[in-house]
Amino acid sequence: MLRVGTRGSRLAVAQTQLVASALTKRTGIETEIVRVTTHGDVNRASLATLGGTGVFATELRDALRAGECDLVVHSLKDLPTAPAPGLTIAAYPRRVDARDALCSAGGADGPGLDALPHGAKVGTGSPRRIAQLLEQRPDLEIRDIRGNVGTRLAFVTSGELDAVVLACAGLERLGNTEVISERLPLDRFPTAPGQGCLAVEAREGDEVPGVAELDDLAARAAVLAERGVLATLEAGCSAPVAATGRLADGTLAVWASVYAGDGSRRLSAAGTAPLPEGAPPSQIANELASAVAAELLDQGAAALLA
Ligand SMILES: NCc1[nH]cc(CCC(=O)O)c1CC(=O)O
Repeated sequence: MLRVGTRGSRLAVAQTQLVASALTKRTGIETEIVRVTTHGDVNRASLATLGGTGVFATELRDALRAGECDLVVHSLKDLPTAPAPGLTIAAYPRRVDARDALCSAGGADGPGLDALPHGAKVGTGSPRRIAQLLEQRPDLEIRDIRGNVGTRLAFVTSGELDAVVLACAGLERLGNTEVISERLPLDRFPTAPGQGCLAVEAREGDEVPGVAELDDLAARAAVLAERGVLATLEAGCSAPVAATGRLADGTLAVWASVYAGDGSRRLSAAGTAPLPEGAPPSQIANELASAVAAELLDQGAAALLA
């Protein structure tokens, strides 16, 4: 029996179930989902006072260290870049669509970003998404919304907002893609580092059966580069920083942007590095990330992030 820890939100449980059933399929070992109730889930209003964005991860990690479970599954996007002593990311499973989704009234038949009426009200609490939206559509009225996926979508169905922006990945894992009006293109809407990717974390030194086989090289290389940019910039996961990586044909590419909060300025840098077959990706990804981040800092990223 493998116990797989997760936050209690519907999305977190859904994505943990996907990992657990993949493990069972590979190994025949039964799995049990352990819901770790985090303070962040109990009291969202005080998220900032609880220590900000790392709060969910910290409590899951404590449960893993305490032996309450054998693995935990995180949304990589929400995981701080600082390493967790005694723990290791044992697998970055195959990534789903990393793009952001504009969800407007009418769902799949609803207007995309360019077709929203002048001054339309769009909900998101992400500084990156706010800056990206305003860069393309300075006329939009951005509303700060919080809460889980269902809560955010309800702002659109109730008519309170014209649209919300969510990650395609979460909607896919919830089986809810019919609410997507437009998948925002990665060239103008590079993603949060790690978006669309899960992280399966284990205690260092533990050999949990089947987990290593869940690791996907393309996902691992891309997210290490994306998160390397974030780490080098010393920016947190709520900073207006976007980084998108891709491994294709033996070449690892990453492109990244840092935004002024109101979308009036954007710094961008990109790079590629060959990733020879069989080479471990971490060093190459880190060097590529450092070079891209250095270019952003040369352009004045620190001032935008201050
Ligand atoms: N911050 C919340 C969060 N963390 C991960 C996802 C989506 C799933 C993913 O990126 O893997 C979401 C919701 C959203 O941004 O729509």
